[in-house]
Amino acid sequence: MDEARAPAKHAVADVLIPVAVDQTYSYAIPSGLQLEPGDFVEVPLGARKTFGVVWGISPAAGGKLKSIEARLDFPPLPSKLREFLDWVAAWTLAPRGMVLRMAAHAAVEAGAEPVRIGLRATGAAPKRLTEARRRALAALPPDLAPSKAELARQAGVSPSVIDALIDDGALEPVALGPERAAEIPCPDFCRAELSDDQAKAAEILRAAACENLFKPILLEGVTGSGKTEVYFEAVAETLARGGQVLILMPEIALTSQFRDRFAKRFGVAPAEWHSELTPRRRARVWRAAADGAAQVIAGARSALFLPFKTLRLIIVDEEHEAAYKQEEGVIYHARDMAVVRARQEQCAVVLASATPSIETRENARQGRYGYIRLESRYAGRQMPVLKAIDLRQHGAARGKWISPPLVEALKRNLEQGEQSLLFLNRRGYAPLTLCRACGHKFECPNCSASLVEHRFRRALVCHHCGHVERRPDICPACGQAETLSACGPGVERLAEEAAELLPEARLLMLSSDMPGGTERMRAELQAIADHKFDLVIGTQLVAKGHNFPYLTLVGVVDADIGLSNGDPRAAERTFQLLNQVAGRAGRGEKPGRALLQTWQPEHPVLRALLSGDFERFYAEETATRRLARLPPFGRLAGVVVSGSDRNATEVFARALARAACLPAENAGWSVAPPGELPGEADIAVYGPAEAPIAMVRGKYRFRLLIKAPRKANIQAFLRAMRGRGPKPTKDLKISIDVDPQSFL
Ligand SMILES: Nc1ncnc2c1ncn2[C@@H]1O[C@H](COP(=O)(O)OP(=O)(O)OP(=O)(O)O)[C@@H](O)[C@H]1O
Ligand SMILES: [Zn+2]
Repeated sequence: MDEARAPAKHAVADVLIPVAVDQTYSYAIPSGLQLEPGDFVEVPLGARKTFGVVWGISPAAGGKLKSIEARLDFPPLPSKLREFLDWVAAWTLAPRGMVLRMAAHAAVEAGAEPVRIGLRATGAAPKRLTEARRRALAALPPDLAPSKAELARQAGVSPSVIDALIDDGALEPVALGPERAAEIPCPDFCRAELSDDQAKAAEILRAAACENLFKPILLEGVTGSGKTEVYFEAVAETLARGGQVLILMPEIALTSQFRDRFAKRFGVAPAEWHSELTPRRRARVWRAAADGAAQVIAGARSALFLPFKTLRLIIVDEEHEAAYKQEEGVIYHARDMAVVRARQEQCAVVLASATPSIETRENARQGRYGYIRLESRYAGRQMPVLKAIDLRQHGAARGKWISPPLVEALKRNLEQGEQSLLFLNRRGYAPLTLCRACGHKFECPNCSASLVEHRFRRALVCHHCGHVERRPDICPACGQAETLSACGPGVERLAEEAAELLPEARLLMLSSDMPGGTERMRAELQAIADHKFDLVIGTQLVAKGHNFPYLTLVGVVDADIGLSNGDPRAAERTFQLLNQVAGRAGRGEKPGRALLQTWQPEHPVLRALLSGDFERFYAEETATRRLARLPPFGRLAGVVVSGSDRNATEVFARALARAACLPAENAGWSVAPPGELPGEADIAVYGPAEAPIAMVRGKYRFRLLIKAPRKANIQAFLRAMRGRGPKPTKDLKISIDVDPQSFL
């Protein structure tokens, strides 16, 4: 610890509390209590008590302060983590208390670890030895102390037999430590034979992991090139040196394949961190990160805020994934923050992807990040062949979505005993339901969005707020029967069509909204890998990261779906997603191919995918961004004002925009006057405009878009705007999103 010991008497602790407030609160430290920055404490807050973390300690300044109630028995937050939390709050403009909450809540929420009691033999003989008692004593393992229930189960006796043995003095209870949160991985458990390219890449990563210096590296490798095997070598090196590793993954709850591969390489599964863990389990992993017992943690984005003792390596797998952006509460991008955390910890960070984001690519090109490429698939396997099906010439029949050439290909693949995947990134049966008689559309009462029909659940569902209603038999507007019509396809409808076309195929539809949750999906993904299905129909859930060795044909039902949504990253996203999906094909013995149904095969994204000329795509897309001064060549921030009264919300948003445009003295930035073309160094404020999804959960939404030059301090600008604009109320809220990924 580099911080000085706190003076014992009458000092003041500045405590950060996990609520939506930026400042610390000052509390008197009662005499006799030793505190240091990072310590967890219990403090009074209004009428209640809460936990907080000591952020600083200063000499007493007079005045009456409330006292700290107690020091809590949790490992203190390390100083580097506290600095990181401050940094994240400053960058995202989120209140520091909320950022602390992400880092500390798990430690506290589960309450104290229950004391576990085990039993061991005292050596004394029981007064009476019945057959059941003999069995119980014989079942007692020599070096473990099982619980009463465990022992009773193992011996096949009732718990009262065990009680009797305790009363007799033959067994005695002993207190056990908490359950282990993590197994110890072995760096040399089973090394993979690496190809030459892989070995070269692994060597660079290993070297970086040894340096104890901030070192970001982009590991770009085509789908199936074995990026995982390669970064495992850096993990092994870090383990051998006693460091901890964090592996971030976009869909950790679904990656049982990853867990198995890790176990094959290192002998045990990694500790996991995601939202589906129980609070108790989370608390244990949290503690194990803090005391170093968890050497490798594989987790979702929030694992970034764990209190690692000696973090030496961070891996961000599928670094381009939009799932790394948290869109609620503290709005942050876990990939970007991972790089920041690595800088704070002075360690290596590996960003792995087959289709890196433009931002990361550009950082690599400019030499800010190291850059490694794997150009081919492992073991000489071929990349899938991509072909377009031009829907202008080969459209599907009316009310159908699978074109004749795709039908043909699916049939042939089935005959050959091979597995196919139909990909459509749309959940449910149909995205729109309307009345053919009167034109009535079913819309969400809380959001400006159509209700999506989910035929399986017999419901109309809003994908924005979760509103559910029964699909009626008669039109609520005109009262006619049998006039309601499903428009457009979702995966459920596609599955129906596929089942008609290929009645003999073993068919699986996979979608995140089916009953059974994660457990079921894990099992189904495994069943696909084991070739228990001939045809899989799914959303992006099946498209990413999985290894399906029997899959040889991917049919993309609507390759154009993401191209026209007005998002500046639309082209990049579509390119990444389609490449990922196609990359599921041909990973086993047999070569694979992907057929992309499209209305615009000449679109640059499709051209790049079909020709395999990724360099050209990156070059063109990067040039477009540079010209438009979009990220990474400029900065963006989205500001959403929401409220339950449309007019009041708009008025508020206008006032906020005016405040943003006020000239500021010595601020270090200049704002383009409203309505005028921004100059080279100006920050521009666009809007307010009604958001594309104008209402969500009953709140009207207006958006401002702030566009700033790369060098501008956009945070300072946003802070000034917030400081000078109208103040939010209980109803009218401002949400700031620095570097937005979503423009809805
Ligand atoms: N050196 C190796 N030895 C044995 N198997 C390997 C090796 N390298 C890769 N593989 C196998 O090749 C397959 C693809 O590897 P991996 O999943 O790591 O690729 P990837 O680059 O992460 O692909 P994607 O980007 O599509 O997720 C896996 O089944 C993996 O086990
Ligand atoms: Zn809704």
